[in-house]
Amino acid sequence: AFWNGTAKREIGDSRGSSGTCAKRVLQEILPLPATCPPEVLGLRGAVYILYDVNISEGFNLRRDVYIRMAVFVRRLQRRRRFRQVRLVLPPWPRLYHWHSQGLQQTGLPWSHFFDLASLRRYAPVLDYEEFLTEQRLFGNPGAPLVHVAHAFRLQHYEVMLEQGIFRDKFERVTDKPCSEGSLSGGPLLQQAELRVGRFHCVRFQGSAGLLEKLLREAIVEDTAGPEDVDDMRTYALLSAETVLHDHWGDEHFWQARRSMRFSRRLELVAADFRRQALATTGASAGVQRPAMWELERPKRNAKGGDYLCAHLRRGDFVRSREATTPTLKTAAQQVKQLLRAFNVTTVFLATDATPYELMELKELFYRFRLVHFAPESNVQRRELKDGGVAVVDQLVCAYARYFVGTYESTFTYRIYEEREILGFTQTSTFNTFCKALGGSCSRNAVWPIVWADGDSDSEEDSDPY
Ligand SMILES: C[C@@H]1O[C@H](OP(=O)(O)OP(=O)(O)OC[C@H]2O[C@@H](n3cnc4c(=O)[nH]c(N)nc43)[C@H](O)[C@@H]2O)[C@@H](O)[C@H](O)[C@@H]1O
Repeated sequence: AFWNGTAKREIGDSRGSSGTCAKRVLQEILPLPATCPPEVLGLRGAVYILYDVNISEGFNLRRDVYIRMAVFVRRLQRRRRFRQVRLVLPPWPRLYHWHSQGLQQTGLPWSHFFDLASLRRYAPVLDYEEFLTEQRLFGNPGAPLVHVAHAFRLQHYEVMLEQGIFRDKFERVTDKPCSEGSLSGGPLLQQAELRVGRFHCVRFQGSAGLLEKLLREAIVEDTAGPEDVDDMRTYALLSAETVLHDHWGDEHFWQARRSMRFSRRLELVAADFRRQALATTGASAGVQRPAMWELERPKRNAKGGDYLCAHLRRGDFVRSREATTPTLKTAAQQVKQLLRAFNVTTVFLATDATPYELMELKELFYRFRLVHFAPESNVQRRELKDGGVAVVDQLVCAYARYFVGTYESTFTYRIYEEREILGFTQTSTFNTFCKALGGSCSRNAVWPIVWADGDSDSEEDSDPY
C-alpha cells in the first residue's frame, strides 16, 4: 500500500509556498509539517526502473516479460540500496493485433487490464501516470521533464555459445554506433516527459538477476565520491524481452503470475457473459477463487461450465505457421469430436478470425451451439477496446469444462496458466489443436503450477548489500 489514491491526493495537497514535503525530505529538513503524509518519506532514495518491450511483441508475451521484471524487482528491494525500488509499467502502445478503427487504443494504462492493487501485493509497481505524479513532487514547478539517468537498449549477442556453453554476460556496445534515434524498439522514449542523460546499447545474455549488476555499475558511474543513497534515480531498460526468467516456472514465477489478476471491470464483464450466455457461475463450475491471490491454495477439483472452449488462433498464424495451424474445417472436425466425447453441445470460440471466417465456422458447427463473445454495444466496445475483448475471451475459456488451444500461441499459454490457478485437471487443460484430425502432431509444453510452501519467500531477507 505504498501508493494509493489517498496518498496521491495528500501528497498533491501538501505542496505549499513554504516548499514541498518532498523537498523537505530530500533536504533533510525535519520534522515534517503535520500535513505531510508518511508516504513522502518512502520516496527518499527511490530508484525507478522503466522498461519497454519491442513494438512487434503481442499482449501475452508482454505479460510474461512483466513477470520477469516483477520477480527481479521484488528480489531487488531486499537489497539496502534498492529498498525503495519501483517498477514503472510501460503505457500500452497500440499493438499490431488491435485492428479496430475508431477506438482510442494508444498509451493505455495497466489499470485498464489488470488489478494494480493485486500486482502491488507482489511487487512495487506504478502505472506510468502514477510515476509522473511522484516525479513532479521532486521536480521544480515549471520544469516538467523526467530525467532518466541511463537508458539501456538491450540486444542479443550475435554468437550465443562460447565453446558450446551458454554463459550469462553483458557488455556495452562500443564497436557500433548507438543512439536513441538509430534503433527500433518500444515507444517508451517517445513519451514527451522523458529526457535521457546517457544512452547505451548493451549486448545482454542471461536472466533478470544480471540486471542488478548493470544497474549497480550505472549508479557507481553517476556517483562522485561516497554514494548518496538518498538520491532519487530513474533508469530505463529497453527491449526487456531480451532478459530471461531467473527460473521459469518456479514458485516465484507462479506467485507473480497469480498476482496478475485482471481488472475488476473485465472480470465482471466476463462473469456476466458466462452467466447469461453459458449458464455458468463460479459455484456451478466448481471454482472457488479467494478475493486475494495470496489466499489461493493448491487444488484440482474445478469442474468447469457445461461448455468446451477452443482458442483458434488465425491472423498471422495462418501464414507464418501454416505447417501447424489447422484450416477452419479441420479445426471444426477436431472440436466436434471433443464435443461428442465429452457429451457437451456448446462450444465457446475464442478467436481472432475475420468476420468472414466466423461465418464459415458457424456453418461448420450447424448441429451444435457455437458461442462467441462480442461487445453488446458500441459503448461497451469503446470501454473494453480490442485488448479488453481478448481478456474476456480468455476469462471465459478459463472456466470451460475442457480447453483446447493453438500450438505455440502465448494467448493459449496464458489460458493454461489461468486454469492451473483455478484448479482444473491437467487433462482438461493442456490440449492443442493438430493440423489435421487423427494425425500425430506437436503439442504445447505442459508447465504445471508450482506452489510455494505456505507461499512464503523469506530466503533472500538476509542479504543486506
Ligand atoms: C508468433 C507470434 O505470435 C504472437 O501471438 P500469440 O502468441 O498467439 O498471442 P499474443 O501475443 O497475445 O498476440 C495475439 C493477439 O491477437 C489477438 N487474439 C488472438 N487470439 C484471440 C482470441 O481468441 N480472441 C481475441 N479477442 N483476440 C485474439 C489478441 O489481440 C492477442 O493479443 C504474436 O503476438 C506475435 O506477433 C507473433 O506473431
